[in-house]
Amino acid sequence: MASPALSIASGVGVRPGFNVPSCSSASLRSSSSSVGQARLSRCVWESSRRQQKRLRSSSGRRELAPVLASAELNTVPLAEVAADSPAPISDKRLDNEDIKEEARRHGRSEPETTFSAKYVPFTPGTPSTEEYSLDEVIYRSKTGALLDVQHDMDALKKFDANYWKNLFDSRVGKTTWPYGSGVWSKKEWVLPEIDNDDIVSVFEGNSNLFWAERFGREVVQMNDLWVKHCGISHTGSFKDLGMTVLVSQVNRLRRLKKPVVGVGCASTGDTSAALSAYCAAAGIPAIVFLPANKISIAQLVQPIANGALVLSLDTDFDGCMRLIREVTAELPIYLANSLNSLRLEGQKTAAIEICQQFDWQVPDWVIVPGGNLGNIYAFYKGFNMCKELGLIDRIPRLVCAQAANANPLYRAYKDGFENFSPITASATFASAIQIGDPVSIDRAIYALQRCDGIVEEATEEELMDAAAIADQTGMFTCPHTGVALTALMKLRKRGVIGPTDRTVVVSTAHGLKFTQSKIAYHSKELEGLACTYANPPVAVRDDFGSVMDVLRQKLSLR
Ligand SMILES: Cc1ncc(COP(=O)(O)O)c(C=O)c1O
Ligand SMILES: N[C@@H](CCOP(=O)(O)O)C(=O)O
Repeated sequence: MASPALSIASGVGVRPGFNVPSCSSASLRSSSSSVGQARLSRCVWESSRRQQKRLRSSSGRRELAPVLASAELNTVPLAEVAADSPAPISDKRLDNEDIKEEARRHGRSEPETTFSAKYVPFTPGTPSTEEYSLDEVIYRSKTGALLDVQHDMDALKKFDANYWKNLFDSRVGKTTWPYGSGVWSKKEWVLPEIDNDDIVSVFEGNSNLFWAERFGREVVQMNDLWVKHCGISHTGSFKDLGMTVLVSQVNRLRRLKKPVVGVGCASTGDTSAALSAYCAAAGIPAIVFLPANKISIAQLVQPIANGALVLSLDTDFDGCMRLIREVTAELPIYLANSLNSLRLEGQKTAAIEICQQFDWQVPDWVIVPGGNLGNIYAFYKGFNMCKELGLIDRIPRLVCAQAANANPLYRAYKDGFENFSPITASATFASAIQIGDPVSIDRAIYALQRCDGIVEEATEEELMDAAAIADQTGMFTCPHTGVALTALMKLRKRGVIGPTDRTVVVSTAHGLKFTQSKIAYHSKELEGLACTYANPPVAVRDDFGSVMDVLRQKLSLR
């Protein structure tokens, strides 16, 4: 098999002249539909705040905004809202005013902050009194355990489930700073204490959750299959969700004059792209450690274009990770990998968003491709927070899908999670999850054990075929999504996932980041792979007869 490792110099996998768009003989019906993005009127948030205020003054307790049904909230005319309404304000942005200033003037961007969060050691079952402010630069506990961001759940519980649902729903589809972001629309659950002015956001999140009708019906015989497309995002992967949180906190630390000269990460291509973009947006130096020739060209060019300092290292991701940890222990460079639990606070909003998009109904299964294993824990955390705060009544079963060439979690799962041994991951077309020593192994095992989760694996042939099949139903999937789809196909075949189970496959990156391997697949250039679903372009002579011959043959016309 040709190595999936792609080198900018050699252009491996790129066939010159392969530039004719492929076409399918069948015309495909669009199979996507967006769901559940309720749009409430502009006055919802403002009126619910006023109602809270009234309630507080009458009962003395800051409790439980009288949550009206969305329809009722929708109909509260501004003129009829409380007598304590401020003087009318212009809805239009004033000359020389930016959207942060506009949000401040409207006075509705900042709920009164009674919420807080701190770092605690991630040591489930072993209580600890150790805790740290989020303004400290710290990644591990005294004993070397990972950290977790712990929210003041008692404060959040003072507001009932309907309050949170209505608040989150009211922010979807707006541009009010910073709530136009799918991450910051959940600010109270993410980084409640950060000043809105410190937030670095490109209004990430709110990614589409679409019904994979044809793949569901024809490939896995399911009628309720959905794809959460976290790869339709600013830098083309789910990493934007976590990076907006991390870089915002760095922005705050620098404003507080903490010694942070830049932000660094090791990466298989997506973390580096997100870090570079958010740092560039904020004017903060970014330093990225990349394993040479092991990421796609599209991923490599992203930090280069965003002006990051790119170090191409002659090692694999795990080697880059070891180095960045050593470097960030020596230099005032802030660590941006998911070892840093701030990242997971942003990533968990994808789980909250899924519940929201299903009008707070819980799917039965959520399938997530796993590498460094922060994301599987982030999904668990998001669902669990919704459950603890009463927005949902159960959490879905999670499936973590790994490439067979990089499957340390799968091996541990097969061993009943009794033992975990890091491995040296082999090359895989799912290059962003070519990780043998995942940082968040403890978090992942905890999450999977708590939700009766499953781990599956996909061979190179399986993941590339699954991606190709999905593409032929109208998607354009990355290989990691191919890994998740393979897990789905296997679990359906074994009858673990039922035909009517509501299932969400998380697509973690945009397929356009991985065109080299797709081109090689459709050219049947992958040694050792049958490339069963290849659809190469047909070279045809420039004359009417030749064109007609091909069409007759391919379309089975006489
Ligand atoms: C596209 C893509 N999918 C999946 C993953 C796996 O996420 P995690 O490392 O959080 O397990 C990564 C990164 O590792 C990725 O870049
Ligand atoms: N796929 C990741 C690997 C690093 O994961 P992280 O979530 O710990 O940053 C990447 O794109 O770099």
